Amino acid sequence: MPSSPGAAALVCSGVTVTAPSGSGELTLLRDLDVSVSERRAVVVGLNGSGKSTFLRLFNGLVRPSAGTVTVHGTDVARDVRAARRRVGFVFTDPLSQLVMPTPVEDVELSLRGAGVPRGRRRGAALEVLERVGIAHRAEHSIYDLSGGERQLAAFAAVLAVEPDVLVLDEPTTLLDLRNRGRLMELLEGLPQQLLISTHDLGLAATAPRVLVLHGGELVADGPPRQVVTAYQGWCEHGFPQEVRP
Ligand SMILES: Nc1ncnc2c1ncn2[C@@H]1O[C@H](COP(=O)(O)OP(=O)(O)OP(=O)(O)O)[C@@H](O)[C@H]1O
Repeated sequence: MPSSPGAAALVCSGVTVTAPSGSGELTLLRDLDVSVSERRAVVVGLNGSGKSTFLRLFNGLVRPSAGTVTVHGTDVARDVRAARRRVGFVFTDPLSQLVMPTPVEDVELSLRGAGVPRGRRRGAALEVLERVGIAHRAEHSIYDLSGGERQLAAFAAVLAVEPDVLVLDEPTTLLDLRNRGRLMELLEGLPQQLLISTHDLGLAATAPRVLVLHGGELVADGPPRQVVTAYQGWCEHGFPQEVRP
């Protein structure tokens, strides 16, 4: 499908997300208006600030109660399958994503879903596992892998199908310094648009744009030099914004 002008963006317009809570409802995201066209953007925020909820809007795992979400021109609510073909989503917890007994089989399953012929799947799967640095664990049980190895395997399974956009929820959480460095280098070289949530401010500093969520609201948005420094101060001394309950 040809892209419309300016369509290479992840856009939330007037997005509010609520969830039932007891007899009332909880607001998880409030009045978000944001358009991300940068090749790399990072979302930071305290635990429970709404980062995962925000990321999940872009593959339709979270539905807004108000507003619209579009991915490169595709309205996620109208055509969630098309949105999911464009957006590869890597979860924080790899076990919620890996479904096959071994990494190579999991990547092969992704390739099958993308229509890659059977005879080409194993070679392509091993190649992508090599790229993320866990080819040596390709045929081991997922349950024998370390947390970091599982995180890389889950990433490989998403990367293998070459989506236009990669949404990564806390991708360095389980990684040692060597694998963190390797992953950051790999991310740097990818042609895809990347939207990443993280508590890793070193990773945040590598993106041209950083968004800060607090209490489900966007409270800062800009280049990392300004935003990361402000965020660190707020974490220490308190956020300036009075967030509504
Ligand atoms: N379906 C739901 N029902 C009720 N509350 C929810 C639901 N999903 C998320 N929440 C709450 O919304 C808030 C935001 O959750 P979210 O997972 O987006 O935070 P986060 O910024 O990703 O946090 P963390 O850094 O801890 O991963 C949390 O308080 C969470 O408990």
